[in-house]
Amino acid sequence: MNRREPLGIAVIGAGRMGADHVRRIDRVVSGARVTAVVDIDAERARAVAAGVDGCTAHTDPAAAMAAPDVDAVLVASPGPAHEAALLAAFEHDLPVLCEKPLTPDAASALRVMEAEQALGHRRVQVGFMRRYDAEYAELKALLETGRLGRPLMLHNRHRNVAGPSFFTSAMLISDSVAHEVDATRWLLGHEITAVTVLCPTPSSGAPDGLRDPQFVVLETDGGALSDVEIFVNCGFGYQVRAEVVCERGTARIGEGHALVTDEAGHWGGAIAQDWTDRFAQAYDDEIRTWVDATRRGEVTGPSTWDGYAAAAVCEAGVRALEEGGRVEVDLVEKPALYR
Ligand SMILES: NC(=O)c1ccc[n+]([C@@H]2O[C@H](COP(=O)([O-])OP(=O)(O)OC[C@H]3O[C@@H](n4cnc5c(N)ncnc54)[C@H](O)[C@@H]3O)[C@@H](O)[C@H]2O)c1
Ligand SMILES: O[C@H]1[C@H](O)[C@@H](O)[C@H](O)[C@@H](O)[C@H]1O
Repeated sequence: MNRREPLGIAVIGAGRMGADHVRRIDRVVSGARVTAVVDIDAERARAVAAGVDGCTAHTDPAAAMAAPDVDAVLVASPGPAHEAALLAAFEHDLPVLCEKPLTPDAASALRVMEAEQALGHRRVQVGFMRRYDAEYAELKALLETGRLGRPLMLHNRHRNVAGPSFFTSAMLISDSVAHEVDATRWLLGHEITAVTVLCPTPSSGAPDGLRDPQFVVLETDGGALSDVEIFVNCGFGYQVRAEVVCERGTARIGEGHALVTDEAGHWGGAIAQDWTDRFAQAYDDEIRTWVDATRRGEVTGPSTWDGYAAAAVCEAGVRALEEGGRVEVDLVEKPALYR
């Protein structure tokens, strides 16, 4: 593409993430502008588009993508709507930043991957923003030096203050643990081969019937184990922590001790309350990197293969949750486009 003009972006889904990405493209990132905002809720699309000069509001993603001032698409609608948006973007051969999950299940992710292969080139970056977080990047760089030896275990903690009212027990895995699935694959460079899920008696802070928290164990083809505590109604804060145990040492991130005070007989600091706080810089860097790469005509970052692998692992995780026991992950052979 290699362009001087700002990249024209259509943002699909003007909810919490979509509106935040519109603000980011408009005010934080250079080299791009939001030319269209799409939401099935016309009023929401209008309200978000109204905040950006020259931006139009739409309810139909396909119509918005056909506009001549749209060069790229950012998908921030709910997961079940991603497949249709991605296939519409492919029809116009547009580059896409697709929020996680790529799609909610392996079969739909596979359809997207096949459609991208039919184009003959990569078009999609999946919104696994932890790869752009400074702490995660430092941890990965350390592991790559080999200083600590071979990674044996990765312990992850993922806590949200309160899950949305529509959250199901399966969504703790497909919507939330999806991040640790990607982080495990990316940090260790392994594929995940099997999933086991154990649940304690649910927290009294969780809505009736929701299995929250859950303990998820991921086995990898490199012989490592990665465990995830997912607790979406912990009530006290947003915490994402990881500790890698290697043969000669350990490394951990997400302690969140940026500012610690000693005061009136106590010491303490603040706990982030949600992802927009904890990962603010990561989202900025993710979108900036995507815009820069797209302007150069390149596609970088988490690929459709990564989105598909995460969907397949999460699907196995949901089966393990619902049926019990250890469920193996069944991945197709990695297509040449993603090697
Ligand atoms: N990377 C992260 O940390 C992170 C954080 C939160 C959400 N997300 C992801 O971002 C996406 C959006 O989440 P959210 O929290 O903003 O949800 P949200 O419910 O706040 O917003 C979704 C919006 O999409 C609209 N919508 C629904 N179906 C649509 C369709 N077919 N076409 C166009 N618009 C449609 C809804 O009306 C709503 O305005 C999800 O995929 C979610 O998993 C990622
Ligand atoms: O959609 C959100 C988002 O992906 C957050 O990063 C995660 O912490 C939440 O658990 C999930 O529900």
